Amino acid sequence: MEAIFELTLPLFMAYLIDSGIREKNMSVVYSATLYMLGLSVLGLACVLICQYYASVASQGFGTELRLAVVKKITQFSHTEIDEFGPDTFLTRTINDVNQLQLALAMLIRLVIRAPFLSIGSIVMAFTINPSMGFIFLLTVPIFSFILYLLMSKTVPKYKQVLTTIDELNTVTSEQLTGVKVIRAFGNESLMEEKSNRVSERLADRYLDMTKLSALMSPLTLFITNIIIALILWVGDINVSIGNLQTGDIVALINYMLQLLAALIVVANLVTIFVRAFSAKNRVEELLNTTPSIPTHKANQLLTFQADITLAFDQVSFHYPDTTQNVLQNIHFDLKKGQQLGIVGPTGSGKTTLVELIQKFYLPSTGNILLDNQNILDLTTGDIKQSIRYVSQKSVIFSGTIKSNLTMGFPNATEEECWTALKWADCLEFVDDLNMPTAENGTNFSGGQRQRLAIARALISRPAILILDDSLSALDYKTDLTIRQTLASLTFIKNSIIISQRISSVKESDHLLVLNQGTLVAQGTHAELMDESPFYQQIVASQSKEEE
Ligand SMILES: Nc1ncnc2c1ncn2[C@@H]1O[C@H](COP(=O)(O)OP(=O)(O)OP(=O)(O)O)[C@@H](O)[C@H]1O
Repeated sequence: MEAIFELTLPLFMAYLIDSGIREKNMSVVYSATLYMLGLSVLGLACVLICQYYASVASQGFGTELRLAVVKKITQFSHTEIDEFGPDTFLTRTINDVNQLQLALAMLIRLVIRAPFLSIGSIVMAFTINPSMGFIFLLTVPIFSFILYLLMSKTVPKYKQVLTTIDELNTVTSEQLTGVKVIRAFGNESLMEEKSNRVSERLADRYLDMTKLSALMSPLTLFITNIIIALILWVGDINVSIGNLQTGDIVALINYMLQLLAALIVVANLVTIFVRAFSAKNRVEELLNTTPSIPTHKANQLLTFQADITLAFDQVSFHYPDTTQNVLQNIHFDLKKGQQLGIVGPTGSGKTTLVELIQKFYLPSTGNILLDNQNILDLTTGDIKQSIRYVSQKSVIFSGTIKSNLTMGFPNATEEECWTALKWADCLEFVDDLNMPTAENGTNFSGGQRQRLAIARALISRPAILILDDSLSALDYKTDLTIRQTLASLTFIKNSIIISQRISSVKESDHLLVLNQGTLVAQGTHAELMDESPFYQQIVASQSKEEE
């Protein structure tokens, strides 16, 4: 509608000039002016309506797409998270979805309007004067050729820009999360340099791309002026032989301006769609990736009736991006009621082992049995219901103590929250469940964060509790108190404790000693002290440190 009104205006303009101003007929001048004003107001109303619905639709689309992307990311297993990397998730969720959202808004707003105006202007020019129509027709291929030249150069450059945005995200998020460490090491200038290098690379690539697209405006202006000169020249001849009137020339210039404006819009649309196409490929790649370990709701509640709760049968594992095994032929059984301790030097594979129990990754060879069932036959939901994992880094989210505690157990009552806090020895620093928690839990100390993370794991009364070096920031007394409490909780069938401190695991019923991915010894502390020189060495080195 808007385009139709726009195309009609120059005709009224010609009528106003030729029949009104030149003939000194004021009633024509008034009526033509009124018609033009009316058409403009109607056009404006159409613009507003179209703009409004384009915004509603594109914002809605963007929101839904962003949700779909985020949902997909949360379904990924650790393999896909490692493969993509968190920074590209950020660019795809924000930058790429924004590009697609913009493209949709433009699609609704301009994709019909711009070509309609272009074709309409040419048709109107033909109706006024056929020779003029041919000048209009000539404009399109010239303009398209320039557009093609520019596009063929800028599209590959835009892909480079996107990759550099990923890099910038990596550097920025690394620096923001590690800001305190950077400051503590006086490393600011080095980090600044690193960030500047990527920012400059991004700026260069952007400039490289925009330098070419910036040619668009001056080139268009140049063509416009030449064509207007041509219209005036051919128009002058036609007016002198009586084929055209002055008002027609004004209308033709108006149509030419409309045609060029529409062609520029088409050019911008092409740029936006080319960018959106790259964004679409990246978002689609993410949405089309099938999680290697699908997340499914719980099918069954593991009852742990059998004597053996957990068994590793000759399990070896290498990470998807490498071929070297980080765990080699691991074989052990864990009986119901036993506490398992895992010790070993850093990088020996302790975390990897407990990640395999939770099906974060699948073993490369061998089998893992949980409650007598191969974990391949269990859903991620079944496993999550029975196992709670407190990772090395205690992740606390912004919100309140309560929102953190109940995030994996939404139906928990206040009483259950307080009980879990008591078990994890949190009562000395929590006196209100609505106490705010800052992003990353920065308003709590490292030890407090660890205790909150333990409380969060305990609230759902898991059958198996895994603490991955989660007592490391606690003093010996608190460490002992929490371990004693855990031992008294009857719902825990097994607890698995990874620790660098022998004192935290030596009372375990069974101990695994790992070194470079191999299970070098297993047994009780007393057995290992008798039989394992490697374990004796660890104990000896820690005793010296403690002394
Ligand atoms: N996502 C990953 N991709 C590739 N290799 C990894 C990945 N995570 C860990 N590794 C490698 O696997 C090996 C075992 O790592 P793991 O984190 O299991 O050791 P760890 O014994 O828990 O160490 P620490 O005591 O320092 O936490 C290391 O050599 C590590 O470099």
